[in-house]
Amino acid sequence: MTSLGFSLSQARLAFSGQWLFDGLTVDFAPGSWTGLLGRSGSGKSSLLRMIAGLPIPDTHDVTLTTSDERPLSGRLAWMAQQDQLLPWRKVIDNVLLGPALRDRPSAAQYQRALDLLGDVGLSDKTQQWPKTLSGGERQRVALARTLFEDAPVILMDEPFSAVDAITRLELHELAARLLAGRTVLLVTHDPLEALRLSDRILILSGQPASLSDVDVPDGHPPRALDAPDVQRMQSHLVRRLHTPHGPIDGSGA
Ligand SMILES: Nc1ncnc2c1ncn2[C@@H]1O[C@H](COP(=O)(O)OP(=O)(O)OP(=O)(O)O)[C@@H](O)[C@H]1O
Repeated sequence: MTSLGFSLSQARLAFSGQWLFDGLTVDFAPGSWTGLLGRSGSGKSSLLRMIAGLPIPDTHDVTLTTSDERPLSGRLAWMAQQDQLLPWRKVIDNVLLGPALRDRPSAAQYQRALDLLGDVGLSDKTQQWPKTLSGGERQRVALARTLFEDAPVILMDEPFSAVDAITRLELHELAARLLAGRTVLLVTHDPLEALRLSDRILILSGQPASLSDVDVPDGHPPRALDAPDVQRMQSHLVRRLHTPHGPIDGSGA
């Protein structure tokens, strides 16, 4: 799969005449992970919806361009906080949802879904109903379904926030490995998650909000939990989120 970069320019959004942001411009490098943080209500999910072309019931506008100059539409996948598994479809049939909506899945697609469920460690659960799985297992199914779509761009809206801390760390490792090479925009409230997984971290803050870069630790994601840089920058990032216009040098001082 060829990596795809994309840019958004002049993104603006208002609800009831109040500008959440106006004039956001940012590039997402091909194959990179960008962590997007910001206080609750700053507009992160709305920005993701705009990139995905999902309906927004008020004033909004964005210009999207891609590194191959073809439309982004149809080449992105979405992973949300809720796994959005259909309870009346077995695990394997949830992974096959995309092709099933388009046509009857082929034998090759069925095999691919099985392989992906193997990749996420669920070979023994393919014929189970979603309600029989744990939250972490359900998110693994959602990850397999996302992978099935084979999209070069993945939008993630707090995908790991509903699971316990240890399961979340495991899902980080899994997602980083299986989504390598894709361009990922990850909305998260968890500074540690952003620091472990991101090549770049952006904070959305202010009114109207703007985007600012913060430093990321050295080394390739997924970074070790106990890497000194990760720990040091975590406290800095929490402070930075708390005082959005504070220093952004990442020194952690
Ligand atoms: N459909 C809507 N109608 C009216 N206001 C909306 C709508 N969707 C979002 N908003 C408002 O826009 C603001 C930004 O919402 P959004 O969900 O994008 O923020 P967020 O940064 O993702 O928040 P959180 O971190 O809590 O998920 C909020 O104040 C929200 O109430």
